[in-house]
Amino acid sequence: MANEVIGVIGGSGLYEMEGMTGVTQVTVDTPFGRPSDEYVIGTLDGVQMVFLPRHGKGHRFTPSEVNYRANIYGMKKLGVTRIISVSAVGSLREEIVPGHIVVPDQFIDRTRGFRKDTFFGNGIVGHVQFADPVCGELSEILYRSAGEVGATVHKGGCYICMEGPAFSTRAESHMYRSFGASIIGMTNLTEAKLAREAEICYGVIALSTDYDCWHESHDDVSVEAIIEIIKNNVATAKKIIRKAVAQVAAGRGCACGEALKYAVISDTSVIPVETRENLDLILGKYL
Ligand SMILES: CSC[C@H]1O[C@H](OP(=O)(O)O)[C@H](O)[C@@H]1O
Ligand SMILES: Nc1ncnc2[nH]cnc12
Repeated sequence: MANEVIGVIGGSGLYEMEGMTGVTQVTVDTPFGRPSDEYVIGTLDGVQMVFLPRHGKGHRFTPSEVNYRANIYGMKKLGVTRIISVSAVGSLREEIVPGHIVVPDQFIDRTRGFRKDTFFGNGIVGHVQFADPVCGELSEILYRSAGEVGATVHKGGCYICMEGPAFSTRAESHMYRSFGASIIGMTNLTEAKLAREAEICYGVIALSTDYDCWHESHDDVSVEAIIEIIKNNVATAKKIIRKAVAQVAAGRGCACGEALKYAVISDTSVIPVETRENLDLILGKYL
């Protein structure tokens, strides 16, 4: 049985992952700068795990400031092949009640270019396929596991990734609903793109915390309300991970591990030496 190393990126309210044994903390250097924090390495029910709090311990980085490239590169360097992201999201649909879980399968990009969301550039150009932005196999396991631990879980849905850090205006919130989107957050799309480029599976456990500001009979979103819901529901996310981990680690039958196979368009003879070195971990096998 193949044994994948599983990464967990904890979002708002999830800054540590209890239950891991043989835990060590490691600082990882990357060509893209410093990750959000030290990585916590250990095992969970016999599966090798790597945990990173997305915003750093103490929640120090805004969604625009998070160094997503370093975070994903660090996961790759530690041997991670599948990432489970845990995130707080606003609900854009009546039926996605605060406290429910969503396992999204699509994204719409409303970021504004402040964050680096590709490993390409500096003399090498590549375009990965991104029509299906999350790993279907991993997402299916997360969805089933959520049901098994008793959570109310929604299969699929479109996550609007906004820049933030201010929440949306009411007009924007209504516009996103008119797009048919299901949930809104500020982080996951950037990670999904970089994970795809790093050939790492990416799946999301999104915890609905609020109705953003479109719902006439609910208060407008606030950090206070989000924290309250997260406090009561973060244990569910941890149970889902625990339930999912053995299956997630049992080898991958998806195509995520070959995402770069036909992505590079640059003539490899013109790639600058430094760029080649920086991307060796991710792209070396194709160059
Ligand atoms: C604390 S409210 C807004 C904040 O929460 C979400 O973070 P994450 O995706 O890391 O759970 C959202 O994306 C914003 O960053
Ligand atoms: N309403 C909202 N908008 C953006 N990010 C969020 N994270 C949690 N709730 C959110």
